Amino acid sequence: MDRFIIRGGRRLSGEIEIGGAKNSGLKLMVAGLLTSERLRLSNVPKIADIQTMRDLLLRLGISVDEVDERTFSIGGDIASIEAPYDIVSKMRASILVLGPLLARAREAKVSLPGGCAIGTRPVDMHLKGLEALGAEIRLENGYINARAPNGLKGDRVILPFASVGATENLLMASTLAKGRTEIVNAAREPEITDLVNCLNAMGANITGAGSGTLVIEGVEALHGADYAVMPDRIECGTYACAAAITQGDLLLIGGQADSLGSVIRTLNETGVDVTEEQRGLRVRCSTKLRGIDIMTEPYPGFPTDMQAQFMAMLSVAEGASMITETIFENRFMHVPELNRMGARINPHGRSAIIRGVEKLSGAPVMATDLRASFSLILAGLVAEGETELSRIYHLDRGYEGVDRKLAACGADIARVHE
Ligand SMILES: CC(=O)N[C@H]1[C@@H](OP(=O)(O)OP(=O)(O)OC[C@H]2O[C@@H](n3ccc(=O)[nH]c3=O)[C@H](O)[C@@H]2O)O[C@H](CO)[C@@H](O)[C@@H]1O
Ligand SMILES: C=C(OP(=O)(O)O)C(=O)O
Repeated sequence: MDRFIIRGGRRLSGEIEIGGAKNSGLKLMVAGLLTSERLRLSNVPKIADIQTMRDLLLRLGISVDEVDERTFSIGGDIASIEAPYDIVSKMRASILVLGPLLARAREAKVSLPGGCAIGTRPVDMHLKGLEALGAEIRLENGYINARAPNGLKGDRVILPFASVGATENLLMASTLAKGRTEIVNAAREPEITDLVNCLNAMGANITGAGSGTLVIEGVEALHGADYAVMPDRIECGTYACAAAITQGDLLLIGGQADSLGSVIRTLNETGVDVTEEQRGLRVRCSTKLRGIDIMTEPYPGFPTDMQAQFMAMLSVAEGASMITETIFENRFMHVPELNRMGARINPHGRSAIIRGVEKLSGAPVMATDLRASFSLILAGLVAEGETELSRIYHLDRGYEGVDRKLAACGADIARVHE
């Protein structure tokens, strides 16, 4: 298993290229299941999750041809309706093939994803929503067996919580349903707008993206399209934290302020300067960070996927901070690891009090999930001495070239292969 060795204490300065969004690219690939024509996706990030999604589509009989390093041409006829346990257990986003398989093949067998390090993550809203569209669903031997022999029918679905995944599954399924579907309390994340734009480019008829109510008029068939994956707002926010914690100055090429409103406001509150330039976002910090309170919320609130990175930053800020996590019930796995590096963080239920310390010290630490891993890198970048981060396969799921990007801006970080 690969590890990172980080020697802290270097100020970062330079430029970092922001890639295509993991949480959009994965869903856009799945949208390729909805047509027999080719969906050509560009700006696809080179990360392990995208490779896993490619493996899953291949198992379903769909071809995913590499046009160039970051462009896939996806298409073909569905040859299997089964998303097997060995792939779904690797990556939860695999559940998103359920809706499209039902819509196009009228049948699906998808392994139940189960929980993960950050929470139990049930899929009840996905299933209830698809049942409302006429699917018959049975849970057997760890699998979701779903059928819609006469096709799906549009209806009004009210989500009890604005779940990103449930919104996406229902959205894709309803593009080919008979009649009109309304998804009320739909998630408003920018990645959903990206999916809507791609589906509309494929011939779907969807309105209301970003508003909380999506209206889908079902069509007979979708066709091929060319579409570019949006830039990764979480990768961009993560490197903004790297600039902030090292008192650095980074230009994040391709970063967009409009999808990062709450993150930028929060950075400003801690004393970090963020400005939009022609090529991206410049993030600069020249004062000691200030402690603040943060609560994670669905978009446009502060994203849970940035919570761990801000916790690392606030652990060296002046004064006390409080972070409240409202989206996942167990997303503080980084706390004991940060504390091993000298942070003073006290979690209690859904909240954690962070008392800023003067300095952190390098230590061997372990990555537990994708964003938690990066919070430990951030801590390592400012810690005195050496930090050895193990289990970085979590990080490889969603960040491309972390060591290359950070080292090019002055960080002392190396990947050790074993
Ligand atoms: C691949 C991807 O895009 N992942 C993102 C997606 O995950 P994901 O789509 O899994 O997140 P959801 O918005 O669905 O989940 C939010 C909360 O709702 C709960 N829930 C969800 C569905 C359901 O049927 N029942 C239920 O109880 C979950 O357990 C969780 O506590 O959105 C999350 C919230 O912004 C992000 O942190 C993830 O990075
Ligand atoms: C939680 C995340 O991803 P996933 O939903 O794929 O676990 C994430 O991107 O931070």
